[in-house]
Amino acid sequence: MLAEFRTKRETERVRVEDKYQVIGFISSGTYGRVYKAKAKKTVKSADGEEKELVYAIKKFKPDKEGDTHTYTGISQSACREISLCRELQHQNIISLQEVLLEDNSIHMVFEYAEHDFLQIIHHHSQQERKPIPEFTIKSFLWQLLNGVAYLHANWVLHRDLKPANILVTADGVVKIGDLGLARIYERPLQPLFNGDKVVVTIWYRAPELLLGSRHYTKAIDIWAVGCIFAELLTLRPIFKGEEAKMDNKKNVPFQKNQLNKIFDVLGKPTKEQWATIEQQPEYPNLASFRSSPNRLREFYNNSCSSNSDAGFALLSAMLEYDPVKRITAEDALLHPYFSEEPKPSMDSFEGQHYQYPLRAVKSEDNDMKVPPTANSAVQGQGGTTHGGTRGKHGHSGKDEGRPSKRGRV
Ligand SMILES: Nc1ncnc2c1ncn2[C@@H]1O[C@H](COP(=O)(O)OP(=O)(O)OP(=O)(O)O)[C@@H](O)[C@H]1O
Repeated sequence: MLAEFRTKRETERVRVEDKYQVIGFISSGTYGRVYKAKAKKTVKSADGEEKELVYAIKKFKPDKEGDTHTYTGISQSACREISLCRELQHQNIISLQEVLLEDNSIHMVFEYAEHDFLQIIHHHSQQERKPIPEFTIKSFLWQLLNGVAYLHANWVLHRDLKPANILVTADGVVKIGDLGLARIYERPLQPLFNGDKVVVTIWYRAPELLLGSRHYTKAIDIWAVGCIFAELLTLRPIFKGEEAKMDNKKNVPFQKNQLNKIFDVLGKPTKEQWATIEQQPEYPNLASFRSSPNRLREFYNNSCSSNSDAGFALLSAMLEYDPVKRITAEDALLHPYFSEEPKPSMDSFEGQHYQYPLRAVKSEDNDMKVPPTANSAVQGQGGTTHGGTRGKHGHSGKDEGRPSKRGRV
């Protein structure tokens, strides 16, 4: 009876292949594999032309128990990402089209984004060897803040903002992606640390987290946005530290190297700058650091992308040591930098001639059912690449040498 019921339910359920044709494999992340796919049904555009709709399908890995894959239910990360993405609707947050369950795996179908900040930074540093135009940087930053302001207004913290997670459509619209680590928080601030690990990829991790703070606040996301702004300006991570790894006893290590990188640019923080610094759990460790001057202005002046004083003021406000004094996303959107020419736009590529490379897609790896092999997990190497409208050649999109949240302590 039950078997009959199941069979009927399963035949009624819409399968991924009924609606989508997989074009190829994009990337494997912490939680699964991402594929490019097109909808089997086309739509008619305003001028009556048939239009193909393209999506990114994230297939979550089944949970692993020992050496065998077993279905142990929906992972916490998938659950969080699904529930948040279903609720959140904003032009600067990647939109979730639908969720399908097939072969005991969750498939999240997202709108497709052709680029991301990391890929664009690589293109300018390696191919063009020219800074990103100020108009594009300003439009990227404004839209990123617009998305973050929306998340924060809805009591959601992203907790892993970094260039690879900030997607951009072929039309130049910024879409914050990867909400797998995002959390809803409540007021008054709850310590989200309990049973949870320290998050945020180390180069973008706020000083209060590095000094042992256990309270996640909106200010942590803003620090990361400040680091991303600096990276867009100079095409290099501003605080490129090395993460100290956890020892065998799982003691959380002190991140001396990362703090050193921050102090090299911003100077060692003082009590005048950060009133409650002495209350930070790792404060005693600061005694071993020498006092140093703030060199952010020099850093900014050398960036070549912008010579706007307002731009410098906004960067300083986002990289404020004291999280209480750090600018909010809402206030940052109203900052004079954005009312100065060039003004930001929702098409960050408007009027520019750059042809950014298209996201690399391995077309021979288009079977979602085949379990990943060591080879197929390598992203963007070899394989035919497919393109969209703006770019000219494929890009690996690889996060080479960059720390990931997997390395979090
Ligand atoms: N909507 C999308 N459009 C195009 N590509 C996407 C999209 N979403 C994700 N990708 C690609 O897939 C990669 C992995 O996606 P995502 O970051 O969501 O997964 P993850 O498992 O959390 O990975 P990671 O641990 O690297 O952050 C992204 O870096 C990007 O290259």
